[in-house]
Amino acid sequence: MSTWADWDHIVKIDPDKSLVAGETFEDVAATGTDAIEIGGTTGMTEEKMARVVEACGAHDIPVYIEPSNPASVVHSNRHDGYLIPVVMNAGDVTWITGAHKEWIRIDDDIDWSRTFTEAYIVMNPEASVASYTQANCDLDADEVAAYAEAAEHLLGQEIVYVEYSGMLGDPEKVAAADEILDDATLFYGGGIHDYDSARQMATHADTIVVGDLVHDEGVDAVRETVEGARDATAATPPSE
Ligand SMILES: CC(C)=CCC/C(C)=C/CC/C(C)=C/CC/C(C)=C/COP(=O)(O)OP(=O)(O)O
Ligand SMILES: O=P(O)(O)OC[C@@H](O)CO
Ligand SMILES: [Mg+2]
Repeated sequence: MSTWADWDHIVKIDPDKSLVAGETFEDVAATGTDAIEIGGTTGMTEEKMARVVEACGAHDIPVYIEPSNPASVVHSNRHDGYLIPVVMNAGDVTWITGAHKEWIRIDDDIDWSRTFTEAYIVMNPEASVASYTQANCDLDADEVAAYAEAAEHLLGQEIVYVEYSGMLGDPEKVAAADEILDDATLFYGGGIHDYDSARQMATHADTIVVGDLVHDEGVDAVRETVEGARDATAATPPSE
Protein backbone atom coordinates (compact mmCIF):
# COMPACT_ATOMS: atom_id res chain seq x y z
CA MET A 1 0.00 0.00 0.00
CA SER A 2 2.00 3.03 -1.17
CA THR A 3 0.22 5.73 0.75
CA TRP A 4 2.36 8.55 -0.66
CA ALA A 5 0.89 7.93 -4.10
CA ASP A 6 -2.19 9.83 -2.92
CA TRP A 7 -0.36 12.69 -1.22
CA ASP A 8 -0.34 16.17 -2.80
CA HIS A 9 1.32 17.89 0.15
CA ILE A 10 3.63 17.09 3.07
CA VAL A 11 4.67 19.35 5.94
CA LYS A 12 8.23 18.65 7.04
CA ILE A 13 8.82 19.40 10.70
CA ASP A 14 12.44 20.00 11.69
CA PRO A 15 12.78 18.75 15.28
CA ASP A 16 15.58 21.27 15.78
CA LYS A 17 13.19 24.17 15.03
CA SER A 18 10.11 25.37 16.92
CA LEU A 19 6.61 26.11 15.66
CA VAL A 20 5.37 29.69 15.53
CA ALA A 21 4.43 30.90 19.03
CA GLY A 22 0.92 29.78 19.97
CA GLU A 23 0.71 27.16 17.21
CA THR A 24 0.50 23.43 17.88
CA PHE A 25 0.99 20.22 15.92
CA GLU A 26 -2.81 19.94 15.93
CA ASP A 27 -2.87 23.23 13.98
CA VAL A 28 -0.31 21.75 11.58
CA ALA A 29 -2.45 18.64 11.10
CA ALA A 30 -5.48 20.89 10.49
CA THR A 31 -3.83 22.73 7.56
CA GLY A 32 -5.13 19.99 5.26
CA THR A 33 -1.68 18.62 4.53
CA ASP A 34 -1.63 14.92 3.65
CA ALA A 35 1.22 13.87 5.93
CA ILE A 36 3.84 15.09 8.36
CA GLU A 37 7.46 14.11 7.79
CA ILE A 38 9.79 14.71 10.72
CA GLY A 39 13.32 15.40 9.55
CA GLY A 40 16.18 17.84 9.66
CA THR A 41 19.91 17.84 9.18
CA THR A 42 21.65 19.74 11.94
CA GLY A 43 20.94 19.11 15.59
CA MET A 44 19.15 15.82 15.03
CA THR A 45 18.95 13.83 18.25
CA GLU A 46 16.75 10.93 19.29
CA GLU A 47 15.11 12.88 22.10
CA LYS A 48 14.23 15.83 19.84
CA MET A 49 12.82 13.41 17.26
CA ALA A 50 10.91 11.46 19.95
CA ARG A 51 9.33 14.62 21.36
CA VAL A 52 7.97 15.63 17.95
CA VAL A 53 6.82 12.08 17.15
CA GLU A 54 4.85 12.01 20.42
CA ALA A 55 3.27 15.40 19.69
CA CYS A 56 2.43 14.69 16.04
CA GLY A 57 1.34 11.10 16.63
CA ALA A 58 -1.65 12.22 18.64
CA HIS A 59 -3.45 13.50 15.56
CA ASP A 60 -5.21 11.72 12.74
CA ILE A 61 -2.62 12.23 10.04
CA PRO A 62 0.15 10.01 8.62
CA VAL A 63 3.43 10.71 10.41
CA TYR A 64 6.74 9.43 9.05
CA ILE A 65 10.21 10.03 10.41
CA GLU A 66 13.01 10.94 8.05
CA PRO A 67 16.24 10.34 10.00
CA SER A 68 19.37 12.16 8.88
CA ASN A 69 21.62 9.68 10.69
CA PRO A 70 21.29 6.31 12.47
CA ALA A 71 21.27 8.00 15.89
CA SER A 72 18.05 9.89 15.12
CA VAL A 73 15.95 6.83 14.35
CA VAL A 74 13.08 6.62 16.84
CA HIS A 75 11.14 3.38 17.13
CA SER A 76 7.60 4.12 18.17
CA ASN A 77 4.11 3.01 17.24
CA ARG A 78 3.10 6.66 17.38
CA HIS A 79 4.32 7.13 13.82
CA ASP A 80 3.45 5.27 10.66
CA GLY A 81 6.94 4.47 9.51
CA TYR A 82 10.31 5.55 8.27
CA LEU A 83 11.30 7.34 5.06
CA ILE A 84 15.05 6.76 4.78
CA PRO A 85 16.92 9.05 2.36
CA VAL A 86 19.40 7.64 -0.16
CA VAL A 87 21.26 10.55 -1.77
CA MET A 88 21.80 9.79 -5.47
CA ASN A 89 24.30 12.62 -5.99
CA ALA A 90 26.13 12.46 -2.64
CA GLY A 91 29.89 13.05 -2.78
CA ASP A 92 30.39 10.71 0.15
CA VAL A 93 29.18 7.11 -0.03
CA THR A 94 28.08 7.35 3.63
CA TRP A 95 24.86 8.91 2.35
CA ILE A 96 24.25 6.31 -0.34
CA THR A 97 24.81 3.04 1.52
CA GLY A 98 27.35 3.65 4.30
CA ALA A 99 25.11 5.05 7.04
CA HIS A 100 22.44 2.52 6.01
CA LYS A 101 24.84 -0.41 6.53
CA GLU A 102 25.82 0.94 9.96
CA TRP A 103 22.19 1.51 10.96
CA ILE A 104 21.24 -2.04 9.96
CA ARG A 105 24.30 -3.43 11.77
CA ILE A 106 23.47 -1.78 15.14
CA ASP A 107 19.67 -1.52 15.14
CA ASP A 108 17.83 -4.76 16.00
CA ASP A 109 14.38 -3.20 15.87
CA ILE A 110 14.03 -2.35 12.18
CA ASP A 111 10.53 -3.12 10.88
CA TRP A 112 10.93 -3.45 7.12
CA SER A 113 7.16 -3.45 6.64
CA ARG A 114 7.17 0.20 7.76
CA THR A 115 10.51 1.26 6.34
CA PHE A 116 10.83 2.84 2.89
CA THR A 117 13.39 4.93 1.03
CA GLU A 118 13.44 8.30 -0.72
CA ALA A 119 15.93 8.68 -3.57
CA TYR A 120 17.14 12.23 -2.98
CA ILE A 121 18.64 14.46 -5.66
CA VAL A 122 20.09 17.38 -3.67
CA MET A 123 20.11 20.56 -5.77
CA ASN A 124 20.76 23.58 -3.53
CA PRO A 125 24.49 23.93 -2.77
CA GLU A 126 23.69 26.39 0.05
CA ALA A 127 21.54 23.89 1.97
CA SER A 128 22.96 22.19 5.05
CA VAL A 129 22.05 18.84 3.49
CA ALA A 130 24.30 19.62 0.49
CA SER A 131 27.39 20.16 2.62
CA TYR A 132 26.36 17.35 4.99
CA THR A 133 26.34 14.90 2.06
CA GLN A 134 28.94 16.68 -0.12
CA ALA A 135 26.36 16.57 -2.88
CA ASN A 136 27.24 17.58 -6.45
CA CYS A 137 24.39 20.04 -7.00
CA ASP A 138 25.59 21.37 -10.35
CA LEU A 139 23.30 19.24 -12.51
CA ASP A 140 21.48 20.19 -15.69
CA ALA A 141 17.97 18.97 -16.47
CA ASP A 142 19.00 15.83 -18.32
CA GLU A 143 21.30 14.81 -15.47
CA VAL A 144 18.46 15.26 -12.97
CA ALA A 145 16.25 13.14 -15.25
CA ALA A 146 18.97 10.49 -15.53
CA TYR A 147 19.35 10.27 -11.74
CA ALA A 148 15.54 10.00 -11.45
CA GLU A 149 15.43 7.21 -14.04
CA ALA A 150 18.34 5.40 -12.36
CA ALA A 151 16.54 5.64 -9.01
CA GLU A 152 13.35 4.13 -10.38
CA HIS A 153 14.64 1.56 -12.87
CA LEU A 154 18.09 0.62 -11.58
CA LEU A 155 17.51 0.96 -7.85
CA GLY A 156 13.77 0.20 -7.75
CA GLN A 157 12.94 3.34 -5.80
CA GLU A 158 9.27 4.22 -5.24
CA ILE A 159 9.97 7.85 -4.29
CA VAL A 160 12.31 10.29 -6.06
CA TYR A 161 12.86 13.51 -4.09
CA VAL A 162 14.17 16.63 -5.87
CA GLU A 163 15.53 18.62 -2.93
CA TYR A 164 16.15 22.38 -3.22
CA SER A 165 15.80 22.86 0.54
CA GLY A 166 15.92 26.57 1.39
CA MET A 167 15.37 27.93 -2.15
CA LEU A 168 12.72 27.71 -4.87
CA GLY A 169 14.13 25.39 -7.53
CA ASP A 170 14.25 25.38 -11.31
CA PRO A 171 10.84 24.09 -12.51
CA GLU A 172 12.37 22.81 -15.75
CA LYS A 173 14.64 20.45 -13.79
CA VAL A 174 11.68 19.23 -11.73
CA ALA A 175 9.66 18.77 -14.93
CA ALA A 176 12.52 16.74 -16.45
CA ALA A 177 12.32 14.31 -13.54
CA ASP A 178 8.52 14.20 -13.75
CA GLU A 179 8.56 13.41 -17.48
CA ILE A 180 11.00 10.49 -17.17
CA LEU A 181 9.38 8.71 -14.22
CA ASP A 182 6.89 5.91 -14.84
CA ASP A 183 5.42 4.73 -11.52
CA ALA A 184 7.72 6.29 -8.94
CA THR A 185 6.27 9.22 -6.98
CA LEU A 186 8.08 12.55 -7.43
CA PHE A 187 8.51 14.64 -4.27
CA TYR A 188 9.67 18.25 -4.60
CA GLY A 189 10.82 20.35 -1.64
CA GLY A 190 12.52 23.74 -1.42
CA GLY A 191 11.46 27.33 -0.92
CA ILE A 192 7.70 26.85 -1.26
CA HIS A 193 6.25 29.84 0.54
CA ASP A 194 2.84 30.74 -0.93
CA TYR A 195 -0.04 29.63 -3.17
CA ASP A 196 1.76 30.39 -6.44
CA SER A 197 5.05 28.64 -5.64
CA ALA A 198 3.10 25.65 -4.34
CA ARG A 199 0.89 25.48 -7.40
CA GLN A 200 3.86 25.94 -9.77
CA MET A 201 5.91 23.13 -8.24
CA ALA A 202 2.90 20.86 -7.77
CA THR A 203 2.29 21.15 -11.53
CA HIS A 204 5.48 19.10 -12.01
CA ALA A 205 5.83 17.07 -8.81
CA ASP A 206 3.29 14.56 -7.50
CA THR A 207 3.87 15.74 -3.95
CA ILE A 208 5.31 19.00 -2.63
CA VAL A 209 7.10 19.24 0.71
CA VAL A 210 6.90 22.42 2.79
CA GLY A 211 9.44 22.84 5.59
CA ASP A 212 10.84 26.21 6.68
CA LEU A 213 7.51 27.99 6.07
CA VAL A 214 5.75 26.18 8.93
CA HIS A 215 8.49 27.28 11.35
CA ASP A 216 8.94 30.80 9.96
CA GLU A 217 5.43 31.93 8.97
CA GLY A 218 3.05 29.40 10.52
CA VAL A 219 0.00 27.38 9.60
CA ASP A 220 -2.01 30.06 7.76
CA ALA A 221 0.79 30.37 5.22
CA VAL A 222 1.07 26.59 5.02
CA ARG A 223 -2.67 26.34 4.33
CA GLU A 224 -2.18 28.52 1.22
CA THR A 225 0.38 26.03 -0.09
CA VAL A 226 -2.07 23.17 0.48
CA GLU A 227 -4.56 25.08 -1.67
CA GLY A 228 -1.94 25.53 -4.37
CA ALA A 229 -1.07 21.84 -4.36
CA ARG A 230 -4.73 20.79 -4.49
CA ASP A 231 -5.51 23.17 -7.35
CA ALA A 232 -2.51 21.98 -9.35
CA THR A 233 -3.62 18.39 -8.91
CA ALA A 234 -7.19 19.25 -9.90
CA ALA A 235 -5.91 21.01 -13.03
CA THR A 236 -3.64 18.13 -14.04
CA PRO A 237 -5.32 15.43 -16.17
CA PRO A 238 -4.93 11.99 -14.51
CA SER A 239 -1.93 10.23 -16.06
CA GLU A 240 -3.10 7.53 -18.46
C1 LIG B 1 20.53 5.34 7.22
C2 LIG B 1 19.93 6.34 8.14
C3 LIG B 1 19.07 5.86 9.26
C4 LIG B 1 20.15 7.67 7.99
C5 LIG B 1 20.95 8.31 6.92
C6 LIG B 1 20.00 8.98 5.92
C7 LIG B 1 20.71 9.89 4.98
C8 LIG B 1 21.32 9.29 3.76
C9 LIG B 1 20.77 11.25 5.24
C10 LIG B 1 21.38 12.24 4.29
C11 LIG B 1 20.94 13.68 4.62
C12 LIG B 1 19.46 13.88 4.39
C13 LIG B 1 18.95 13.69 3.01
C14 LIG B 1 18.64 14.20 5.42
C15 LIG B 1 17.13 14.31 5.31
C16 LIG B 1 16.60 15.55 6.02
C17 LIG B 1 16.79 16.83 5.26
C18 LIG B 1 16.97 16.80 3.79
C19 LIG B 1 16.75 17.97 5.92
C20 LIG B 1 16.86 19.30 5.24
O1 LIG B 1 17.84 19.97 5.94
P1 LIG B 1 18.33 21.40 5.41
O2 LIG B 1 17.11 22.21 5.03
O3 LIG B 1 19.36 21.21 4.36
O4 LIG B 1 19.01 22.00 6.65
P2 LIG B 1 18.42 22.95 7.75
O5 LIG B 1 18.13 22.03 8.88
O6 LIG B 1 19.52 23.94 8.00
O7 LIG B 1 17.16 23.61 7.18
O1 LIG C 1 12.45 24.02 4.06
P1 LIG C 1 12.00 24.07 2.64
O2 LIG C 1 12.81 25.03 1.78
O3 LIG C 1 10.50 24.30 2.52
O4 LIG C 1 12.29 22.59 2.01
C1 LIG C 1 11.44 21.54 2.42
C2 LIG C 1 12.19 20.21 2.38
O5 LIG C 1 12.48 19.83 1.07
C3 LIG C 1 13.46 20.28 3.21
O6 LIG C 1 14.01 18.96 3.28
MG1 LIG D 1 15.96 23.68 5.61
